[in-house]
Amino acid sequence: MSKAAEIDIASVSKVYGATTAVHAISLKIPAGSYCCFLGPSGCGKTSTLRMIAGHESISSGDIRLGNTVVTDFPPAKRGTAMMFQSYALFPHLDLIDNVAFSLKMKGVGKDERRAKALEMLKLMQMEAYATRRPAQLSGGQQQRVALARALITDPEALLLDEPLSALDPFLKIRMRAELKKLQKTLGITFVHVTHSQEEAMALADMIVVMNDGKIEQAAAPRQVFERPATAFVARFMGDHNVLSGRVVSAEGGVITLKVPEGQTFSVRGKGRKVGEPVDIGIRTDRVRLEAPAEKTLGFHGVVSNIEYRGASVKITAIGAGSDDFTVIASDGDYFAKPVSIGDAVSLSWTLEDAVLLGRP
Ligand SMILES: Nc1ncnc2c1ncn2[C@@H]1O[C@H](COP(=O)(O)OP(=O)(O)OP(=O)(O)O)[C@@H](O)[C@H]1O
Repeated sequence: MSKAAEIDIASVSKVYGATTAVHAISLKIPAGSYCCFLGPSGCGKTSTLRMIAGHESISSGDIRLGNTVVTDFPPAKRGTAMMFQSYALFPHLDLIDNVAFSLKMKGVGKDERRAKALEMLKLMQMEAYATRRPAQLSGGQQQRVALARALITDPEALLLDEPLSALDPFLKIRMRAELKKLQKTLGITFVHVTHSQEEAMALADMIVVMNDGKIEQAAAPRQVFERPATAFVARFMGDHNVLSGRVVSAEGGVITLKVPEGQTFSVRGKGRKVGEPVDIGIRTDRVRLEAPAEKTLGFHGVVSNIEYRGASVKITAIGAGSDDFTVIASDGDYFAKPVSIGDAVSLSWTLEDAVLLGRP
């Protein structure tokens, strides 16, 4: 089992009556990669996954799996398999029959399909439970069975809809590691829908951030984290502050903007004209609670909240048009010079810690 297919989504839309859930998105998911669709509730990620699976019709555009256009194929003919959030196991069947189910539908003989099911249960380290029913399993074990059932058809791509959401936080982290290992072992393409930034960062080779039926950014986790493409991505990933204003100068590869409150800030970048609206992102973990020294940027604010997180402390401040400008300080730095709610503080950062954000 090592065939993997590229998934090519070409200008695909999904319209439900008056709602356009997905707006002409285009994306290539490389063969053998782990791709996570990430975004807030209702952004269109499940609709996209279901269109790849064939469980939802495609309103316009095409989907190709490997060399085959699968747009009009039924799910079983696509070379994909889907694992549902609820696992959708049959309560009255034992694990072998649950896992063997799709082979039965294909008319595979009993001995052959049971042998293959046992092989899949072994892959998921569940062979000892083969004769149990789903209700006699823990959540994590049910998930392994659901995976075995999806993989029995030898898919070129495995599609996972919020696969970890039913698990408690501890098990979630363990199963997450197992999913990653499984993907590496099988070498097939995994497409995983999640609303958890942490889950996507931990698992994905490519994160696709969606908002309002469109793709805001599709890139490696580090790129999404360090170079968010838009203000939405920067805010959604939660590791950047966003400041918005208008360009007051753009020369020598440095753009300076003025926020409505009057402060000016600079960022490296090109291609913006004076007077244009602009957003910049500033890494929360790079902001210092110190008076701006030479070559740093910043503003004066008032501390509005402090959250202790163990290894770090999250401080929020009001200023420069932001109600929640966030600073993540290491516990050492914070406790060397603690602040209190209501304190006036200086917030500063360097040019390298700011990123120019695009507008969709
Ligand atoms: N069968 C349907 N009929 C009508 N509208 C639908 C249908 N399915 C989804 N929608 C709408 O399409 C939009 C996108 O839904 P979708 O389920 O793809 O989003 P999502 O990002 O997966 O959200 P969630 O994380 O809540 O599952 C939403 O506005 C939703 O209400």
